[in-house]
Amino acid sequence: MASIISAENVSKTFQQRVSQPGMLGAVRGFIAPIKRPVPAVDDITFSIAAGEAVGYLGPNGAGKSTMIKMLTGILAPSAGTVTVLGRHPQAERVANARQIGVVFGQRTQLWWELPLFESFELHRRMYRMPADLFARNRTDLTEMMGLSPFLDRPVRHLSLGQRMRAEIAMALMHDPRILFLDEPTIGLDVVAKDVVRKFLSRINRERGTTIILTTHDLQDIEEICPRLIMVDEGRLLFDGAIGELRSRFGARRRLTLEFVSEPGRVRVVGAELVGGEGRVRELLIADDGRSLIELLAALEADVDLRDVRLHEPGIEEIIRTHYQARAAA
Ligand SMILES: Nc1ncnc2c1ncn2[C@@H]1O[C@H](COP(=O)(O)OP(=O)(O)OP(=O)(O)O)[C@@H](O)[C@H]1O
Repeated sequence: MASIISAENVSKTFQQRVSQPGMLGAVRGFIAPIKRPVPAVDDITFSIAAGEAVGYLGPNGAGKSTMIKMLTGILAPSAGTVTVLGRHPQAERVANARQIGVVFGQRTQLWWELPLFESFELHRRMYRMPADLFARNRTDLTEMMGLSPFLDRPVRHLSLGQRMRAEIAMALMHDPRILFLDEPTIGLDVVAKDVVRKFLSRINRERGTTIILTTHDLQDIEEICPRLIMVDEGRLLFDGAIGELRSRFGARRRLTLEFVSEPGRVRVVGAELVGGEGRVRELLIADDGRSLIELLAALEADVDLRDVRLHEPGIEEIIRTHYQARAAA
């Protein structure tokens, strides 16, 4: 499929001021500031096809927002090339803005003091939307997001969850082909997160809107995005299907066997015994696709089983293990 977003060897380096100690240091820093380069994005390459939903994930400071800002035209790369729908987003910022929708979880694009419907109306004017398209989208999006009861309320009176639904509805009002979301579920409660996730999946499925979202919340990715791009310290760590993560990062399934009595020697072909005491034994299983029944068929023990549990590591656990291993290295 043709790519509609591409980043080719993209880097972004910021010059950050180094604070100098003491009163004299503060004065010196004011007159002749010392700066150090911070590589926020470091030589990243990927491409995204129309209709994909991609999660962009990484710890604090990994460079997620910086990448979204380059894709939406707010920042220019220091090196490399960003292309969105065949354009350079910063050089052609207005044309780019017409084709994309942007939601920043931590910053509102709605008019704080005005009733919600006025923000929608201002958006229509800004994007010079035809009246029929606006009427249709306003009705559809208001209904899909359950916004009817709040249309007359000033935005500052909306709850965070209501506001986020309104932000997303407004970002989609002009029928963008791509929706960028920077932490769309940050601060939301479980119910509000669920509404936002279901809505984004639906928009991606039914309208074919391409979605790129940054998040810390792995459940966002598990529920919305079949593809995951993982970054850390500005660099690309992983780009692929969520299912590939497990084999890529060597995360293994854990089999817990409970026997009717102390089992003595226990062996499962292709599994490593890693612990357990008394009647319980813990084994790590290679990522070889064997089912629980196949694993039990490979069990060698003199004592009968009482209970069995097979634990599949979720992506959160896989990634945490990876970051812990990296921090310890
Ligand atoms: N305008 C700026 N000036 C200087 N440094 C910046 C600027 N914006 C970001 N940085 C630095 O670039 C790095 C990446 O920041 P960025 O906001 O892209 O990370 P992030 O992955 O979005 O983090 P978070 O999850 O905390 O929002 C950080 O070290 C940050 O301090």
